[in-house]
Amino acid sequence: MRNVVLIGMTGTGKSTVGRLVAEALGWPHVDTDERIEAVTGRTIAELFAERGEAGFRQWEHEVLREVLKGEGQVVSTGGGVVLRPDNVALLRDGQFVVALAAEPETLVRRLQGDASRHRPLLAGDVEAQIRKLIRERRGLYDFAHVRIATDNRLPQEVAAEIVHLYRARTNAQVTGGSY
Ligand SMILES: Nc1ncnc2c1ncn2[C@@H]1O[C@H](COP(=O)(O)OP(=O)(O)OP(=O)(O)O)[C@@H](O)[C@H]1O
Ligand SMILES: O=C(O)C1=C[C@@H](O)[C@@H](O)[C@H](O)C1
Ligand SMILES: [Mg+2]
Repeated sequence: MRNVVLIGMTGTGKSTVGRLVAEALGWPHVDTDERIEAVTGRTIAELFAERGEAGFRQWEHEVLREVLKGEGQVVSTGGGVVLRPDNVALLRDGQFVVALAAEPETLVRRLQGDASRHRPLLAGDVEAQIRKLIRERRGLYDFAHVRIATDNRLPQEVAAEIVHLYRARTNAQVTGGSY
């Protein structure tokens, strides 16, 4: 359990909630999308335009691998990180993985009008793109240790639940309990 890692569909709140979890634990927060932009000097939309989705996914893999070498961090991933089996293998190796979830309607409401710089996959008809991504990614987030539905919940509430679950799990390991 070296790091707390948030996975989930785009718009489930990984970046927003991850920052709050990090504050609560007193740990650094790493957002892999932001790290990719810092390392490449490009926005995600520029990377997609210049290198295609495959080029972006390669950067995502390399950044994830580097970040997960560290410990005591809260890591917010990009929504598509689970598409590559080698990423899933890294995530399954000693990380506390939390999947955030939300109904399609919630994602559409949150992301409507916010597709440009950070989420080129949602360009055009946001609702249609979200529904397509949900279909393509069905089951891919299921390996997480816990799944938290975020509909009608404040980011602060979701973050508090993650902190509680993480502490319960690590305490159980220390005391030998089976949680
Ligand atoms: N629990 C919540 N309730 C209401 N709005 C939320 C909640 N969590 C996040 N949001 C809002 O939804 C939008 C998307 O959140 P965020 O950027 O954290 O998602 P993400 O999971 O990191 O997405 P991506 O995978 O694309 O990086 C933001 O505008 C954020 O303020
Ligand atoms: O769901 C996705 O595939 C993505 C989500 C974002 O976090 C970014 O990582 C990028 O826009 C791709
Ligand atoms: Mg994010």
